[in-house]
Amino acid sequence: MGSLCSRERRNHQSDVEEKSRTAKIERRIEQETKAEKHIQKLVLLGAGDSGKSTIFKQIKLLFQSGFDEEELKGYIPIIHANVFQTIKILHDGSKDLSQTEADSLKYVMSDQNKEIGEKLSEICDRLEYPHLTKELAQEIEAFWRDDSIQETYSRGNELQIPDCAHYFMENLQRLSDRNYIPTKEDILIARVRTTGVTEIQFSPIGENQKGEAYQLFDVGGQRNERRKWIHLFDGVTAVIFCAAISEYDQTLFEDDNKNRLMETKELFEWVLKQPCFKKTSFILFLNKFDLFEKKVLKVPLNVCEWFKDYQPDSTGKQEIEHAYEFVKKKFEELYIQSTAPDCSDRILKIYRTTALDQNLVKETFKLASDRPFNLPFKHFHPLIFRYSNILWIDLNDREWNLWWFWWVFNGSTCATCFWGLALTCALLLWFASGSNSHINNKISGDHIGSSSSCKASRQVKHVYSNKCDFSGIFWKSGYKGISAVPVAFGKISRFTLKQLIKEAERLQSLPVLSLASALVPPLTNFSSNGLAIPLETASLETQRCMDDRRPCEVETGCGPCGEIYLQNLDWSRNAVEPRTGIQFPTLLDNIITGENASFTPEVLVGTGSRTMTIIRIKSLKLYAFGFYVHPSDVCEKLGPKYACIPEYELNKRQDFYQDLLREDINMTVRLVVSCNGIKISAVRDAFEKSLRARLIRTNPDADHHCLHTFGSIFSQDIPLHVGTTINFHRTADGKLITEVGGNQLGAVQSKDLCRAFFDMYIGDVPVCEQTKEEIGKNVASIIGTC
Ligand SMILES: Nc1nc2c(ncn2[C@@H]2O[C@H](COP(=O)(O)OP(=O)(O)OP(=O)(O)O)[C@@H](O)[C@H]2O)c(=O)[nH]1
Ligand SMILES: [Mg+2]
Repeated sequence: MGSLCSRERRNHQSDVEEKSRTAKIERRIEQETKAEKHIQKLVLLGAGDSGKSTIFKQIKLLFQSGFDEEELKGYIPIIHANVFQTIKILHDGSKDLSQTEADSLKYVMSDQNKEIGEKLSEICDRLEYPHLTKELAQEIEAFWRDDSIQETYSRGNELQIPDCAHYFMENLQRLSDRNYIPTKEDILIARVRTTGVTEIQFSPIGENQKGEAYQLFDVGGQRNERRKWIHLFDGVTAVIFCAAISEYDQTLFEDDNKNRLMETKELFEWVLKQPCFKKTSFILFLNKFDLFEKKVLKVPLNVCEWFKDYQPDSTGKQEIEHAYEFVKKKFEELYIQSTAPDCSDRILKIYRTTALDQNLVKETFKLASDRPFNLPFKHFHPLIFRYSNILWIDLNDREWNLWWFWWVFNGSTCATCFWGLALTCALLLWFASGSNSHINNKISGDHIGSSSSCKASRQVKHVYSNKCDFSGIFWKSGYKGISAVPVAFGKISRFTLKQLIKEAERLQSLPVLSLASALVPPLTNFSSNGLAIPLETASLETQRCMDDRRPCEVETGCGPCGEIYLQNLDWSRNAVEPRTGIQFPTLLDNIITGENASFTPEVLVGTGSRTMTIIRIKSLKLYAFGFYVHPSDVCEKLGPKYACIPEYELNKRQDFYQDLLREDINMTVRLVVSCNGIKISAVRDAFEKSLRARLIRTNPDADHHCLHTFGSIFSQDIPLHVGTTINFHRTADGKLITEVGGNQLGAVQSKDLCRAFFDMYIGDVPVCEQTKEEIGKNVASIIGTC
């Protein structure tokens, strides 16, 4: 009895201790969560060149200690490189225009400057740019002032001339000074393409700050950088999306056929539709307004497909405002269209920005962060909820913002009356607009029928459009539907085509390593910053260039892969890889001859392409690839485990891809070369490098001898012309067979090598993320039919 009592007492005591321990832990977790809540995560997103890093630098200058002398000096080679890059583009551009244009004479340099131009061009072609000396600066200045170069510069939108060009060309004497230290302005204007992710923490100096700290992430915006974004999307308080609105007449650096604003539109839409951003607020910076206001009076807005229904309204300042409002409205519409009913909690704030203008950025950040980014607008006033979007949209002008802050924070009766009146007007206009279906249809497009909160968004549009009609300022002539095909685009294509041909020739002389690593990502490293973002080739390349104090020349990436859906495939026809236009048979008849002769027809489950971007010119399509699997093997090896899992879930599971790699499934990767000049040794180098890293990762004990055998297969110097096919086939018994142009080069018996090889396409760091996903979807649908 006594022992029972003492046991109960002991139990009771340990219960108490346990409870107290649990309470302590819970308290600590609560405290830590509270502390964490104060750090709000902001991510800067947007296409390349949109100004993200400039904003990032501004934040560093404004809310951190800025740049120390070491960092300032670190910018000298970057700035000098910007000068040399500009010269090269101008030199080649003027040469080309002087040969192709009807008014070619105006692009012909004076004899004296022609000589200087040739000399400078040769310097720019060197692997290392020289230091910008006074003598060089003088020659560059003479070259820059040549009328033909000024004419070429005026065609900047076709030539990918960086925005910093004019500023640096006008400051050559200062930049070449022996004791030159870059100024704040120089650093803001300098252009370096971002690769990977950079992060800072800051606290803005707003009047209403309660110790909020922000963590700001800057990412690379060019296409091959975007697959790294996804790693940042968790727990984001607000997305700051930069759109360079001055770029409406420019084509993408990565793709000569794509208008920059169209790319931005698609990118913004994609970001808005990310499921993890359902409740995330958006701050949209309509950036490069300084360039926009100059350009819009010379180049009509409707050269851009997205703005083709734009009609200029007046002249001067009024026209600038008219054009800006039009662009802003397009973004607002896109936001509304891309905001699903269950996203009604989030808000959009739009700012007109010039990222180079420090005061403006400071004010913008103060305004944007004075109200916590993540607090939905509806929490401030119940009446506003239903109309939050319209009020918000109309509040984007800076005076309106001030009004709004004044009202929110002071809660003055007068302000409430003001908003009451505004709301009443809005309501009246909205009801009035309900009967005007003609206008509604024009403005709201296809969007008909929705759930309640979604309706609220659409109602917003009615109010908005009618407000505009009512005011008679904005939209009275905005929807006449002119189709303005930009004349400039034809010229761009012709020009770039020539450049590409030249570049392809030049490619022969590019360092083999650059080309080799462009062929497949080598997977030599993972980032160490804890973000687990793979550093792909481009990053490594850039990093190396930066270390060499030389700006990047070569960047690689995978193209937007075409989507092949098994159900839609016509088996009697070929499938086309959209970026390169290369065709792939939907069925591959692998006839293995010899001792273990077999016939293993495989089906196409994914395609993609690999490109290489060269700084001065455009993207060079290296090869397209098709991925094939043997369907019966898939059913046999994966069916039992995965048949009961829905198809849409399957392709998101990493173990599914790992099993696909591990199991003895016949599969093939077919590469089709799409540019001349690739050497077989480059292919070998690329694969060897990537395979070595992958072998180590997948099985550290793997016998590396197989790599040597694999490399020796490529000993003959086989020409690789456009259209040459290279097949890598894995047999179920673990053999990797290589064929070039239909001839078998050799086979290596190694399951590890096979696995490492296909890891390049469906492993953790694939050649192309979208293709991997497409392969996953199609293999899942094969399993669905087993
Ligand atoms: N005139 C002008 N130039 C700007 C503005 N914002 C950025 N720039 C310039 O545009 C160029 C590109 O800006 P970045 O900030 O590097 O662009 P990014 O979005 O970081 O580009 P990626 O790193 O490739 O994604 C730089 O030379 C900037 O100085 C602006 O508002 N006005
Ligand atoms: Mg950047």
